Amino acid sequence: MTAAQQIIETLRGGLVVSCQAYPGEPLRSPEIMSRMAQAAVLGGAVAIRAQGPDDIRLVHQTVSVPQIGLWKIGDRGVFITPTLAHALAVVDAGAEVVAIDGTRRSRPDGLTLQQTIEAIHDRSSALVMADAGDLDDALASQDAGADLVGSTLAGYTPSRPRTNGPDLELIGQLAGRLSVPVLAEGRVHTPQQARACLDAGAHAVVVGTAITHPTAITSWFADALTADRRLDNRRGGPPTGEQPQTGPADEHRILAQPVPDQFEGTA
Ligand SMILES: CC(=O)N[C@H](C=O)[C@@H](O)[C@H](O)[C@H](O)COP(=O)(O)O
Repeated sequence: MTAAQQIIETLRGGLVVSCQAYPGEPLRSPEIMSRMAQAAVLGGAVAIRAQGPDDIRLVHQTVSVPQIGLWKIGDRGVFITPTLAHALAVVDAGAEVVAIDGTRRSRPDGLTLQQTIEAIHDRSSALVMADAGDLDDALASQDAGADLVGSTLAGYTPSRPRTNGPDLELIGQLAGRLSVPVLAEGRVHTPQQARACLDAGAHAVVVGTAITHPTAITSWFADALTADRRLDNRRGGPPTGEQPQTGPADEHRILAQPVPDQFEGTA
């Protein structure tokens, strides 16, 4: 078995945990993200997804499972590992798989997706995961030579609605139409949803926010309590006079999405 096949086998049917903190957030530190990765591996993660060369380097030194690395530049347009230079830096930092934007949009360095993937393959042994926004992105990514395709950008480009939970319809389509392994990623918020992704045909499931983003998770609970207090007010309970706070949690909710439908079975 080649090293690439071995990585794909390691991922099969497993949970990949994405350990990312966003600019300005309290947990934004390579040391913290690498410990988060360690904790995830102890819990059964078969691989880690991490962002930025500094985090990737430390995660690589800390855990022995394969790592899917990316480098986010901003949060608009093509922002996931947008250029070949970013992709090569991710590989240099130690990622066995590099996740890149796999949409059909033009890339800031003027290279096509195919040129980018070919150059990564020519210059390294890393696998390429294409983060797609819809079926046509995914098919184009496979044609361009991607080794893995993710549903990562579904709901973050104009072509698909942002579902509350994973985009199972798309995941099913990808699994039915692609010959490369499909990673379900994006808004997988409960174990049941993760299971549903595998049932829809995903090769593996990537979970970020619901495991590694305490600010978002806290806001899900806090919002639920606030809703109760509003109900109490209507029933004549104690007035709170408070509005939900704004701040990084709200900012992140752009990515984190609403409260999961249900938490049962998560203990
Ligand atoms: C759209 C985008 O920028 N996605 C990023 C990709 O790396 C991360 O912000 C997500 O946390 C990751 O995809 C996992 O998804 P979720 O956090 O929903 O489980």
